[in-house]
Amino acid sequence: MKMINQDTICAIATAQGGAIGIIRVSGPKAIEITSRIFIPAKGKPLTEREPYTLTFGKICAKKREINNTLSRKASEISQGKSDTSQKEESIAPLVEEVIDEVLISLFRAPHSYTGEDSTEIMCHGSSYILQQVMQLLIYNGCRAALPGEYTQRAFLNGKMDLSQAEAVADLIASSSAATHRLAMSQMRGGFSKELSGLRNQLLHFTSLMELELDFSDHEELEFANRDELSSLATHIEQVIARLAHSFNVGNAIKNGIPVAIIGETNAGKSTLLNVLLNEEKAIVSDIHGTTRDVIEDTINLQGITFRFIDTAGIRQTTDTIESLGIERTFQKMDQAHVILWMIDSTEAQRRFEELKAEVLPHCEGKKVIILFNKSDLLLATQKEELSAIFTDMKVEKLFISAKKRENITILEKKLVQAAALPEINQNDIIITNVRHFEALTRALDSIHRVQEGLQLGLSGDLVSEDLRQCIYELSEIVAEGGITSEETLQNIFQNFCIGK
Ligand SMILES: Nc1nc2c(c(=O)[nH]1)N(C=O)[C@@H](CNc1ccc(C(=O)N[C@@H](CCC(=O)O)C(=O)O)cc1)CN2
Ligand SMILES: Nc1nc2c(ncn2[C@@H]2O[C@H](COP(=O)(O)OP(=O)(O)OP(=O)(O)O)[C@@H](O)[C@H]2O)c(=O)[nH]1
Repeated sequence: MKMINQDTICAIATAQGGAIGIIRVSGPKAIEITSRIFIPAKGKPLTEREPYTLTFGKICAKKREINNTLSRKASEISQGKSDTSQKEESIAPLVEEVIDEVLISLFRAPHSYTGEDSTEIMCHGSSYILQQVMQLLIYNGCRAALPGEYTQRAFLNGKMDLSQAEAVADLIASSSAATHRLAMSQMRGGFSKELSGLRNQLLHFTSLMELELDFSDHEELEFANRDELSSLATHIEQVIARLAHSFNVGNAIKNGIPVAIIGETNAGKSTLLNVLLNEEKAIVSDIHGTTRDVIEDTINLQGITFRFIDTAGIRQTTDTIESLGIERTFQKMDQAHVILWMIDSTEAQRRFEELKAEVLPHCEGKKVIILFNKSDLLLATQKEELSAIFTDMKVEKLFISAKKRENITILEKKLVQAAALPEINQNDIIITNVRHFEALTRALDSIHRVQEGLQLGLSGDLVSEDLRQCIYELSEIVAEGGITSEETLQNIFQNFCIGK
């Protein structure tokens, strides 16, 4: 364990603006340091209290003493003659100032979120008060926590594995029922259990194969039954493939179902995006080719997040920047699950066959909705004519007016239907994390090589190498307490908020 964990850390754990603010303190001296700045209303000092209790009292600063001492310390440090043995006794008189009346909760190691001694100071939510309490704690020996440091400690102290720690961040960020459910299930360890199960089975086999190596002068000796190993590898491959595949759904839930809005220039794509997002995000103009790059944003419809992608209008162009944009339009279409194909109703027949040839190849396997926009400019008979022309296109069609907000609610309903995300049950295990997806993809590669190796009758040491690789990849995901590289940990925890 690194020395850094010997520090006692503190942080404001609540957002600004609430009535109550909470400061979390964790580490070996958490209770002692908190006790130094706290006077209970009655009864024993904090240090003598039972865990899982709340104590009412006041946070006091010895005001003048601290100000003097702090400025003296600061000037000493700047002059390079800081002497910590010199105590505040030399400064007088002591004036006690009540910073706030608070409640303090107490946890004793290992029974806390971090697994360390911890306290939580619940004060009034003024940022001045919170800052004063933080200063007092730091003056008395705490260090301000880094982002994610509490959860990192929980991980290092074996309270959770890495995938659970990552789920904590997802849980805090969750903004819909679906993202919440996924994060919750991951935090509660369903995913970890499944992976650890697989990993243990693989470990069992590698150890048998490695045992064979110890007896390599007896060539015929096989502790690890090849048929059993082969069927285990097949099973594991299926499980890993299923998990990796679930990323498709998981990613759509977490980051939004990608919906590309495509069509010719000036069809009204940006207008529609603004209407759907209820804001002026994309530039609307009657100049063709206004949207040259791709704009993305998300909305929540009936608990489903959609990620809208406004694309550059498709047309023949000699402008290099614009043709790059159009190329990206096709790329974005390929990533999308749903395609909203916008057609300017007043010009629908113009160039349509050409467009079809360009667009249709990118629509395969996707939900496509054709939107006849600017329908406010059409007569009823013209609508009928249009519908007739497009009858051979076996996709959903809808007349809308983006500008007049006509039929937008129906479009939203159609989007929800098109989302067609599978119902997620409590016990379903779905990957939402790119890091996990990548590790699983690599694990899948190595388990393929194991199967190949077995089929080719390769020697135990070669097969065992690929088995080890697969185990390593699975371990990277759950990574119980400390076997993960410093870099991976840094990447994960630095994205947390402070106080978590
Ligand atoms: N005030 C407050 N609210 C909070 C947290 C917190 O730390 N403080 N949490 C944190 O982010 C979450 C709750 N998480 C927690 C997880 C474990 C323990 C804990 O004391 N665990 C002990 C006892 C378990 C038991 O009794 O079964 C343990 O693990 O040994 C506390 C909080 C959400 N709400
Ligand atoms: N009458 C009418 N005009 C519309 C409607 N929707 C969009 N427009 C107008 O059509 C013009 C083009 O709209 P945009 O949203 O910029 O079109 P776009 O498809 O994003 O165009 P590019 O950026 O060139 O690809 C603007 O003048 C809009 O006001 C509609 O439903 N009815």
